[in-house]
Amino acid sequence: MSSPALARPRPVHRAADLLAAYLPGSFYFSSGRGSLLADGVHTTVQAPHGQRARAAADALIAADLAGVEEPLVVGALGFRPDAEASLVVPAVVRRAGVPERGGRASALDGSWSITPKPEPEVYAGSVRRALELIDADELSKVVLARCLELTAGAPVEVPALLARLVAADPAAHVFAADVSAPGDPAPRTLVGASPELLVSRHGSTVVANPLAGSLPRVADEAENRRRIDALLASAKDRAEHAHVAAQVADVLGGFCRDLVVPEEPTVLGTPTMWHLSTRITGQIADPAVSALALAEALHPTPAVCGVPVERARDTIAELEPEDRGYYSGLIGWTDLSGDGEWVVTIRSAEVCDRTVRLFAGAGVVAGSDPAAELAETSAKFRTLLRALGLEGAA
Ligand SMILES: C=C(O[C@@H]1C=C(C(=O)O)C=C[C@H]1O)C(=O)O
Repeated sequence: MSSPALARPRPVHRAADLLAAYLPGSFYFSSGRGSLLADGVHTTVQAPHGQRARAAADALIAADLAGVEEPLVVGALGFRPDAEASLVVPAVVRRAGVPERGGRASALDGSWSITPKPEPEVYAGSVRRALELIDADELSKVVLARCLELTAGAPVEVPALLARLVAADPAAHVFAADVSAPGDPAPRTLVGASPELLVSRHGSTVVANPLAGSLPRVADEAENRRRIDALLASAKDRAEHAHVAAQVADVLGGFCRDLVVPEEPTVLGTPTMWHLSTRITGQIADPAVSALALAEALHPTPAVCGVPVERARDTIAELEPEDRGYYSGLIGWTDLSGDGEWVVTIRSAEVCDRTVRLFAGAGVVAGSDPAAELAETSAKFRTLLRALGLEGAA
C-alpha cells in the first residue's frame, strides 16, 4: 500500500543534532534503523485497550487531511490493560540516521538517596512464593519486577540522561516520552534503552525479537564466553525463553504469511546483559493491520508477564508492591501506511522532577533460584544506574 506521507520528501538531520534538540516534552526514539524527534501535539489519541490501533489509524487519516506534514502516532502504553497511555499525533517530526558510536555526554552530578521497593529480601521471598505457585501447577512462568526509587538533590536533567543512554549503546532502542498525568507535581518523562523489539512493520515485513533467559555481562571476556555457552546450554533458561518465542510466533501466525521462527535461540548482548533471543519474521497478510495493531495483540508477552497470562497478571498484582506504570509496556511509532516500531519498555525509568522510579524484572520458571533472580534484576538496573552515574547502587 502506498501512502501519501511516504511520498513526501523528508528533511534529513544529523543524529547528534536531533538528540541535542531534545527537550522534556518532546518524543525521542532511536534504534538501529535511525532516529526521530517529535514535537508539539496535533491530536491526542485516546481509546481503551484493544482499540488504540483503530483510533490511531483514524487520527492519522484526519491529520493527513488537515495537512500535517508527516502524520505519525508516537507514544507509550503502560503494562496493565487499564494503565495510562500517552499516544499523540505530533505537530512536527524530524528524522535522522542511527546515532554515532562514541558520542559524548556530560555526567549527571549530585547526591542521591535510593529506596528499594520492596527490600531485596522481600523480592526474593516473592520469587519463592511464585515458585510455590509454579509447583502447584497454577502457573508455568511469571515475571516479577522490583523498583528503585531514587531522589536527587536537584531536578534530574532528562536531556543529559537521554544522551548518556544513547552514548552507552547507540544500537539499543533509546527513548524518551512525555507521560505526564493529571496530579503529577511536575512533567513526567519515561526514558530508557530497551534491547527488546516487540514488533516492527516496514512495508509487508514484520519482525519481532523476543528475549528471555538472561545472565549479567562482566568485564572479563573469557568469563563472558563461558556465560554465553552456559545460557545456550541451560534447560531452565531455554524453557523460560520458549514460552515467549511460542506466544509471539502464535500471535504473529494469525496475522502473517511465511512466518520464520528459528528453532534455536541465539544470544544477544547489551553493555550490561546477555539474553537468549529469537528473531521472528513474516509477511503481513492484511496491509490494514498496523505495527500498533500487532503490538497491541502481542502485549503483554511472557517476557514481561507470564503463562497463563491472566494468572500471571494476578500474581504480579499480588506480589509486586509498586504499580509498574509504563515499565514493561510498549513505546514506539506508527505511520499512515501502518509501518512502525514498538519496543518493550524495559531498562527504563519514569523521571519526575527530582525523583526517578526504575524497575527491573526477571522471569520465574521451575528451577529458578531466588538469589539468582535478585542478582539478575540488580544487573538489569545497571543500564539506568550507569547512565545516572550511580553504578553499583543496586
Ligand atoms: C523484565 C525485564 O526483562 C525481560 C526479562 C528477561 C528475562 O527474564 O530473562 C529478559 C529480557 C526481557 O525480556 C527487565 O529488564 O526488567
